[in-house]
Amino acid sequence: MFFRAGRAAVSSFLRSVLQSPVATMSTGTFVVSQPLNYRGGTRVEPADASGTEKAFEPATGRVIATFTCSGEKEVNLAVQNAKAAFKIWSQKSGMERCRILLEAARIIRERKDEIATVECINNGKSIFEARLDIDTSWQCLEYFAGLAASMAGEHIQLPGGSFGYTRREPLGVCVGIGAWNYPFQITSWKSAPALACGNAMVFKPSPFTPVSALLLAEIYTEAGVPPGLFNVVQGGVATGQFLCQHHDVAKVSFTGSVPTGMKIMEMASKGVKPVTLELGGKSPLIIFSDCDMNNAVKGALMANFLTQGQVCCNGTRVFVQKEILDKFTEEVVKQTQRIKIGDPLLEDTRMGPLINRPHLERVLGFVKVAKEQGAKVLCGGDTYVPEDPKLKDGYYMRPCVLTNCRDDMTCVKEEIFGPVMSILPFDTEAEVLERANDTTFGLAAGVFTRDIQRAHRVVAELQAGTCFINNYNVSPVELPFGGYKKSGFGRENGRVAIEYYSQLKTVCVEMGDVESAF
Ligand SMILES: NC(=O)C1=CN([C@@H]2O[C@H](COP(=O)(O)OP(=O)(O)OC[C@H]3O[C@@H](n4cnc5c(N)ncnc54)[C@H](O)[C@@H]3O)[C@@H](O)[C@H]2O)C=CC1
Ligand SMILES: NCCCC(=O)O
Repeated sequence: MFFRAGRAAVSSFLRSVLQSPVATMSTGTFVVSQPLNYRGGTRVEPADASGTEKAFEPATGRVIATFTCSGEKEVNLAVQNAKAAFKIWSQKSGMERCRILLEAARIIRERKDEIATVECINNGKSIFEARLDIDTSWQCLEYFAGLAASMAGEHIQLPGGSFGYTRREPLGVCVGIGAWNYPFQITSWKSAPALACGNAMVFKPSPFTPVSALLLAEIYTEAGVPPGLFNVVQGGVATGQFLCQHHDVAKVSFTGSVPTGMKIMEMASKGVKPVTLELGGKSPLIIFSDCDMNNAVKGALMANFLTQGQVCCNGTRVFVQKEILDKFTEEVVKQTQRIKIGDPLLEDTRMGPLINRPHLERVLGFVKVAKEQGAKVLCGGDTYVPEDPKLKDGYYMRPCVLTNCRDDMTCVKEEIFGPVMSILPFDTEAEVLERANDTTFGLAAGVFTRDIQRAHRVVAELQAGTCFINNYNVSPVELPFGGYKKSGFGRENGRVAIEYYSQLKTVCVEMGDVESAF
């Protein structure tokens, strides 16, 4: 899974925005001056505005782009473009759509380093991780390309030679609204199944990470989708609202926080539009005393510190059985302290900066409250200033391990969305299950044990949409991903995602005469 791509080809988009070739690019050099909206197969300035936003390079605190948020007119133009392209795309056979999506996947693979570099600069995650995100993106396109060709209805025999059949049909213009933590991956995970099913899409990235969705838009065009099939509108709340309320939008797929998810559901309900909601979490990771200690420690780090802890499915409530608490804690702290923090573009960095200053302060605030409520900081939880002077205004913090935690503490109840792990001791399986499920969230959960019966018994009881046994935070695109409870509904990835981007038509065929009741 962890492999390094060769030197990437540089797209026309990057050629125009980069001051140096991507292969030699360093932190502190990237500036975007091109329009960041994409409509009708090309980059455009929005037709009207709903304010402006600045995007930052979290590693340095530099502004990399100032852009116009799309107003109602621009949103309408994007939707109308999508509607026109839908007419062409939805008439293509599954095999034709498959071929184009496979070509897009190939281009992503070819440009992996270039895309990962942009993602790393705009989001702050390490280049090592960004490359993995790009892998799960092209894999998603490949996966749904395969399904496009095999999508089918069924034939049902009825009495007297009559019969019925079902057709799996696209929905129309789908809207994707994304969060900032996996910008390119989220764009791919929403658009690939949507396009595979024959839909068009208008995508709105988070205003914090506006750049990489444009790369995907360009790639789709280069691969051969009709102009207007995949459009990008930039903006924040207002732009998102225009999209959700638009009468020509058939579906909204949203990734973000619970409060925003609730608002989106409310807006969509006015038009009786289906929604997919991928929301927040506060997931439990349960470490039993019979675990493989090495793997459990690695799993706990994977569950807490990828992307600076800004991962919705993170297992931040780490329940450890008392017999191994001291040994586990000692090893987790040792390995956490070894995580290399710094310039995300350097090959050996494993933790970059958080997304922005307010978010960094919010996360540090959670650590402060945890201390006030009686938690003990075993490592980290404070700001970090890398030696390189160009990084002095970046948003870095040291990854934090908290102990002496109780279930009623704020750090254990609320989603922190930063590199903060809370360790909670437990005695029995029944006790830990009750505590693990005592949350309004239900996105993910994990269990480490060598006892195979216990592993399956425990995951069967966990109230979470995605459960990991003896691993954490791996994202194979063949597996459905999504939440229980307030973590949302609908699924991304896996075969089932098709059902969230299509509708079933039943056709009833009479082969005899009408037997009328009148
Ligand atoms: N379940 C999942 O797959 C994931 C969930 N998340 C969750 O997302 C949150 C962090 O992401 P943020 O970007 O801060 O979330 P957010 O909810 O503030 O924003 C997400 C997106 O919604 C847009 N938006 C905000 N208000 C809107 C409105 N009223 N109408 C329409 N669009 C609106 C934003 O501009 C952004 O594009 C965390 O809670 C995290 O757990 C993040 C990634 C994945
Ligand atoms: N690859 C992890 C997906 C979870 C998230 O978007 O936060």
